[in-house]
Amino acid sequence: MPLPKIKEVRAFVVRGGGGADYHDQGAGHWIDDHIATPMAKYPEYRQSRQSFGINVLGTLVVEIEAEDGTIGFAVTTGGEPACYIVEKHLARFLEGRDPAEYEKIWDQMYFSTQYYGRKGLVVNAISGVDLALWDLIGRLRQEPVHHLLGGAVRDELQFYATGARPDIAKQLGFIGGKLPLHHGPAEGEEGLKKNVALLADMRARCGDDFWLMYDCWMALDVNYATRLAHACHAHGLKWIEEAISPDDYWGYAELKRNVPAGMLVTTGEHEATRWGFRMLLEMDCCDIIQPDVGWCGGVTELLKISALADARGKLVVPHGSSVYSYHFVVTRHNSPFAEFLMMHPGPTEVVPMFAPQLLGEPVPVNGRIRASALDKPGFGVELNREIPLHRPYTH
Ligand SMILES: C[C@H](O)[C@H](O)[C@@H](O)[C@@H](O)C(=O)O
Ligand SMILES: [Mg+2]
Repeated sequence: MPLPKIKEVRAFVVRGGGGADYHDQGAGHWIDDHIATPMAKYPEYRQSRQSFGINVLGTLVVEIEAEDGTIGFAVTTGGEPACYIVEKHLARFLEGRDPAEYEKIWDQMYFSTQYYGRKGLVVNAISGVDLALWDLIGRLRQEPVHHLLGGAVRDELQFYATGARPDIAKQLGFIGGKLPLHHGPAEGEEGLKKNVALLADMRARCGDDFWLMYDCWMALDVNYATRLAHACHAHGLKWIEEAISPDDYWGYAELKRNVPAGMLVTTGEHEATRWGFRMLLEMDCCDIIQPDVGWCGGVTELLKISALADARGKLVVPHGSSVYSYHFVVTRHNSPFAEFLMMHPGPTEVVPMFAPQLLGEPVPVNGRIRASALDKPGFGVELNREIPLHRPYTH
């Protein structure tokens, strides 16, 4: 049965907390506390990622309203510049069309912007529209997105936690903890020793069987990453994540050859589209790819990326993006666990990732979420309309 046609696409920016590092976070939050970055070679930008503008864009909310008044929506990053792209460029490919034409809509959004897009902000904006479209389709069909993607392949999602306190994550029932790396090459041997010492301390607190990983947020070079990997091997580092620039496919291939046997190399949260991930996969850059569904092209593109990875026997463990990744992960055999970003400032408690923007966001209990908790139409969450939503452009 044909679905009601799309009446209007709207894009809003939201300032303030909620979301992760690219959204605004208050002072004293672990996610902005001396984390190693490619900007850390400049001492003035070392202590805080907000100092060099990590949160400058802010949150993007896309709403797509159908002719019967049903509204699908999604929350990601991209802020005001993404609002411009959505309203002034992408909306034309949706309005008046059947929402079920998501393949054609994606293709037109991508190829019409290819001359100034392909990655980054533009694909981020496309992702927001695509997620809102899947939410709308689910609401119109009264089905959760995971049904539309083929249905759950397991009864529950199992999570590792990203945050500064893996020891607390263990007590909270997570299967592992991913620490932010604090010191990059500019902080020399002393910084390297501090990185290893923190891991050793967490290993002592967490015991031998708990997964511990390091997230390097693109901060290192191959040499430093190789030395870090070898020094951390004795403390059971399970994987080294996003160690170098996302453009350095050759460096990742070298790092993967260099790390100790058994240690995994992971990356991809800043990669986009099937073409970007094809490079990572064909050049044998990593063991696990970590697309962010709000940045890589949305669910429509993630399905293609995942199929490429599956054919090569690689896992897809999306960057933490709450319900937007959960509905995908639960449907894929090659996504056996998921990331939960600990957005509590400590982080000593499990709190929803997108509070206050989303209402009804499921969170892990004892490190798990039942698949049945996702059984609501669309992505199963509501937009909190009490927060200030600013629509900077119309069309
Ligand atoms: C902890 C990392 O620096 C990032 O803040 C985080 O968003 C990301 O890289 C992750 O993998 O969760
Ligand atoms: Mg990461």
